[in-house]
Amino acid sequence: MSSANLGLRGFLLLLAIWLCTKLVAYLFRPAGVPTTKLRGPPSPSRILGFTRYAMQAADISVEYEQWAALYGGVFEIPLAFGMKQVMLSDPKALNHCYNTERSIYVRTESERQVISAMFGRGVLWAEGEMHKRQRKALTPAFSNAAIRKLTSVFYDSAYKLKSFWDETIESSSDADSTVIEVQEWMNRVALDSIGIAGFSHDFHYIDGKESPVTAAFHALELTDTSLLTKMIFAVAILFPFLQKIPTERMRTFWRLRKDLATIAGQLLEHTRREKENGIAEEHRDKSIIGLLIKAELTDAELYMTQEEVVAQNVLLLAGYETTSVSLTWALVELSRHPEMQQKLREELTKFGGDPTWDQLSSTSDLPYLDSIVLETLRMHPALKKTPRLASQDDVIPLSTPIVTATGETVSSITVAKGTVIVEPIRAINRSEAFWGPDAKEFNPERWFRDIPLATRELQGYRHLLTFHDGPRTCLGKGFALAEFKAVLSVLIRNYAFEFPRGPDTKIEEHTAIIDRPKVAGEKGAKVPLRVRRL
Ligand code: HEM
Repeated sequence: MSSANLGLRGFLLLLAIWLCTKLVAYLFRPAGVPTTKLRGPPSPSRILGFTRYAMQAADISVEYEQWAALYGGVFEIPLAFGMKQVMLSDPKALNHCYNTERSIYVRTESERQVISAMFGRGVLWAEGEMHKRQRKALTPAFSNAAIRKLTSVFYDSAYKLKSFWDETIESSSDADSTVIEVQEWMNRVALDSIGIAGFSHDFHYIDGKESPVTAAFHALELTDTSLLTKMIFAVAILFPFLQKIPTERMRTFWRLRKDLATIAGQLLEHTRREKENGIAEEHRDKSIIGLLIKAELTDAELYMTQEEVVAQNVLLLAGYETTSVSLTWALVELSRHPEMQQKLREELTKFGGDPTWDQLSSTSDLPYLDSIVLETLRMHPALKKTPRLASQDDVIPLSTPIVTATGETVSSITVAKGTVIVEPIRAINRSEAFWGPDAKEFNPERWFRDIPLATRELQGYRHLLTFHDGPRTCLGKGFALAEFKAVLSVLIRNYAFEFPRGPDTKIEEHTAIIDRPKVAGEKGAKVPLRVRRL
């Protein structure tokens, strides 16, 4: 084919895309009140806006922070095909949006489609009254009393890991240390813990047993997400059918869903049989799902269909990925900062023994452990941002007035139904405006200083947005904190961690289900550390 022909075809293709862009922008134009015209960075591409750029940027959170400094706590970003996102970092605006999540701000349809395709219609998917009912039914299983009982599960997993590590170290040539890929082991601890605590299902992953579920998680963590897959996710908000494209990643997700649903279904059967066979209360299943079924059988208001209970298999993923990543980041930071690792070890050794749930939860019994955990959650939130869709027109109040694109100074903005708002968790957690000039440094000492005034305006857990906030705040927050602290305390008391090539080893991020740390140059999400037995 001649180059003139190719040129003509290319031009026609671009023209078709541009016309589609205009048509989509017209079809999806907001109805009712217009969204306040906001300032924001100029688009790097007429068709793709910032969509592609954001995917390729090393850390878009840094730019979000710079744009917030330039345009204020609310600004807008142009995306592909004329879409826009309103970025929020103004505390009053954030609090307003969090707190109205059941009535105004909902998950985007594309996100819900992914969730329902992967897990079914559980609490992560549900909206409005259905969300309220499912959440109410699940809440008792996450109460302080319930988590107190589950703490032994976390210690059991940690000590099981310890016996494997001790064996590996003993058989190594060095006899007191060896290099261990710790992320894989944090996965094992987190999956076995949520398996037992949540579903009475022991994956025996710490023992090295592979199952279809672990194979699926593994596949997702090893394969690098292609730009095409990331783009499909990004523009699926306009073209939801794109999510049905059977990419390698989607096929793995579908397999995972089938396997998780089978496990949840088997457990459901087992628990119902226990009830029918009159097994005494104290011997019945105490897992999260077990308690859920018990609540359902005693309180008609909390009734869930079989499909809904099975869909709570989402807890397995929510509980596994996030906690495992957070634990790995803590080990990365403590290897980068040997003096902090030593200080933490001294606190734990002086304390002696395994802290109880009450001691883990208090801020005064093990203050340095608390500060290391908080600082890890601040610097490395498992979810970097949460987008929401305005399901109706709204007015968002602001703590600090902004100047709009038309030059007006306003202390609230109007948002049209259909507008996507985004809470950039990582950018806010690391923002100098909130956390001071050392915001980008891992500095646990900050938790012993007074929290800056601006930061105090942020709600969330200890002013961190890592667990989100409002009626959709992380349900497993208490579970995650207890597990994080229990496992870290066992590891740091018993081992010293360091990077084989020194504390300045470069760390990158690997996109899996959520982003994970990896040592630069490794294939997949791998963090090999030298582990020395103490
Ligand atoms: C460090 C660990 C964890 C972090 C950082 C974390 C973070 C989050 C965040 C940011 C959300 C809100 C997501 C959104 O609405 O888009 C969320 C929701 C949720 N998390 Fe966690 N999570 C963690 C651990 C856990 C654990 C261990 C469990 C369960 C055992 C869990 C269960 C849930 C559930 C069920 C929801 C959905 C709540 C709802 O929509 O009402 N999470 N989590």
